[in-house]
Amino acid sequence: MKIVEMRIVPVAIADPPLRSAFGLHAPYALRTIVQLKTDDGLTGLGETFGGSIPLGDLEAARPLVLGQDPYRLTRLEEAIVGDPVAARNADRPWEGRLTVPAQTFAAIEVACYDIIGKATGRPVADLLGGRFRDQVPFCAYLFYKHAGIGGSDGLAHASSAARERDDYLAREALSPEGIVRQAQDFVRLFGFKSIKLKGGVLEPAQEAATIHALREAFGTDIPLRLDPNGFWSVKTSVNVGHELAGALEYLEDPTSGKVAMAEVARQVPMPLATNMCTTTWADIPETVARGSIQILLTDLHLWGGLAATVRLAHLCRVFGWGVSMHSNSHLGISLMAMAHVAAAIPNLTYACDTHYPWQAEEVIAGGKRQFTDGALRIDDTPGLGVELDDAALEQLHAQYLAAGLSKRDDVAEMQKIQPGWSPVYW
Ligand SMILES: O=C([O-])C(=O)C[C@H](O)[C@@H](O)C(=O)[O-]
Ligand SMILES: [Mg+2]
Repeated sequence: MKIVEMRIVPVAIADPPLRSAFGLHAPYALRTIVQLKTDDGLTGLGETFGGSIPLGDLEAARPLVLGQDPYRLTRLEEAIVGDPVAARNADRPWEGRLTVPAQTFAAIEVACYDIIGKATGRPVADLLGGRFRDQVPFCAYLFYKHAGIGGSDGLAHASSAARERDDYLAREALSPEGIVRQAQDFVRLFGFKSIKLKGGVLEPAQEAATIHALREAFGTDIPLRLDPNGFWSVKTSVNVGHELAGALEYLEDPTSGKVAMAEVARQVPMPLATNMCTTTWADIPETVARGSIQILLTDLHLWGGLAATVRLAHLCRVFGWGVSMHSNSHLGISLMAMAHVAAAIPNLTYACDTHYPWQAEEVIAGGKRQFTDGALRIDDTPGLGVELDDAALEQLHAQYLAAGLSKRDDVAEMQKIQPGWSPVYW
């Protein structure tokens, strides 16, 4: 079998005004859709980060992909990524052309697995060692947010579309009460059984108060996590860690870097998790040596694909780390890729993150996938189990062209509503 066509389509999806320590989400989140076609007439789908860098990298990888056998993924990975630890300085054919080789390969690898699944009649999870679970648990991913639903309605608090709805997607949530209400919607609508709060937005004491309010509202049945994206000092992290003793299943990236994380890890009562201080294979030896974390958030888009994520989860087991999963704003192709790999990881110790409920738009046929009891079911459908809705793809591509965004810039978005704003380190 040979790959004979590679289509790379940038899209923009409506994204509500969500806050993080980095600033404010733009009215549109950017993604890139990859479609590979084979000489057997099969099509495989992949999805990755959006904007000009992934687009340029995928374009640069095209000659390495066309004509290749989608089963021969090791060869393709060697061609695109090479040795992931040495690759940083290695003299490789793509040197200077690919900014993020592992991310580039990941999008292509997912599409190849989709093809292989369709060719063999097996779901992708069964190609990754086999389904360990049929139901993949996801968590409610809460954000402090402004009123508004994103897209062409942007931050228009009074837009008719935003006014018509009174749910988590439209409502403001900038207080403990607002977040509890948002959480109640998530739990009622999707059945999630654990909750993550994106922090680093309000004063740390207010974020701790929000966690206490969630604990009050949901009791101890629903585990909680807090993630200020590394924007707290060691001192603040330790103080908040003590304040929230017994209230969190883990504290995610309270502070920045392996050294500071290790200092915090030694002093707080809960385990620390990261998707920031350890993001490449080359980061692992130092993370282990310092004892910076107890839980790693995997991310197939970042770490080099589905098979790499299975390898990473195995490594977590070797080092005694728990396994969780990171997310960014995404569509249904990524959702299913995340679910398939999570289904094949026996030591998935925590429900996966997902931004999916925040994106009202979809690119897959049949519309948005539904969570049941907070989980996605992996059935016997071959491949990822999703097909493109061609009209939706065209519309989201037209939206990309109209939005005029080439990268995510949360600081610039924040400055539109608060001139002069810059990130705050607490
Ligand atoms: O766990 C995380 O750090 C994230 O999910 C990163 C994301 O970029 C999140 O902060 C966001 O969407 O603003
Ligand atoms: Mg995080």
